Amino acid sequence: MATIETTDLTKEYPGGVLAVDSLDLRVEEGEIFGFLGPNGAGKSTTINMLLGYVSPTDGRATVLGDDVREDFATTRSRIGVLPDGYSLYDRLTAREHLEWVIRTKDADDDPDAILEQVGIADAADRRTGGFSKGMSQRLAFGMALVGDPDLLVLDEPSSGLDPTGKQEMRATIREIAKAGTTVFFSSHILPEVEAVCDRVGIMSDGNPVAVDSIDALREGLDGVAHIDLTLESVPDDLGLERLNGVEGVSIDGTKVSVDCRHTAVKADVVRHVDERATITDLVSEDASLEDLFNSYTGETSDDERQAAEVMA
Ligand SMILES: Nc1ncnc2c1ncn2[C@@H]1O[C@H](COP(=O)(O)OP(=O)(O)OP(=O)(O)O)[C@@H](O)[C@H]1O
Repeated sequence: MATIETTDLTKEYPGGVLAVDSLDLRVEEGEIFGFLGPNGAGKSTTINMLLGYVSPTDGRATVLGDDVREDFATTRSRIGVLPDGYSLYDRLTAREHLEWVIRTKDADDDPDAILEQVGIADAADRRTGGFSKGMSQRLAFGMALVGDPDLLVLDEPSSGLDPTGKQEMRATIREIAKAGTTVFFSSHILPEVEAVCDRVGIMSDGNPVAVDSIDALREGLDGVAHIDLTLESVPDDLGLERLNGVEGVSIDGTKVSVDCRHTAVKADVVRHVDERATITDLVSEDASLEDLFNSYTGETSDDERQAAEVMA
């Protein structure tokens, strides 16, 4: 059984804003699923529908086997949520926050074990009013873990975390997913998504424009692989332009840069050049999740934006 399944899921807000338009999505048990899209793409609306907070205007969504339009309270108690922009109670300590969630969820977790798991055990008895952003985020993550949820919904989970905190959170997420919890991970920090997610769904203007593993999305896009070769000397007729799947070749001194239609073409390029010249160095680059995101949503990367500003 899929943990999340939506069919034609649609939300139109009063005033005619079509926030989510016929979303079909299936997220399997134990999967770490990245949910991406530019501002206003419909991610929060989708998440709120999956949590039963916003009612769909059309279509259907089931979470953990239950319809989100039915009585959803029991199902919701099996979901751990780390919302974007949550707030803590300044006067309560970290342990008191966890005790409160444990009581609310009727769970039997040990608050100290959770504090240990999220790396703030030494701040257990401190009021959260003095917490740094990263400490607050760790605590909010810990609160989402209470009750060993079957589904974990994380909205910008690494916000405010230092590199160690990010790595620790990633490791915890992988561990939890391995034990069977499904993780629905929404973030604008694409390298984080790339590092942890099995598959991603990309939304644009309320529409799902791509749903697949990152590798499969790479394979599906044209012109996404790049390889730089340094040669002892470049032969007059290298002939790379004639190779199937090569989209562009530029030569600068002894460096040959090749744009390929897809990843597999890079091996052909290396074989072709190796038969005609001596390769002294090689740098291979696949499209990052950011490149894929930009292709699917029509967004411009920071680098491209800067280049355009310089040209203007
Ligand atoms: N309560 C609401 N009433 C009317 N329109 C809304 C409401 N909430 C969201 N919208 C609109 O629905 C669209 C999708 O918004 P949503 O918040 O779901 O996007 P998002 O992908 O989560 O964006 P962000 O990345 O900026 O958080 C936007 O056009 C937004 O203005």
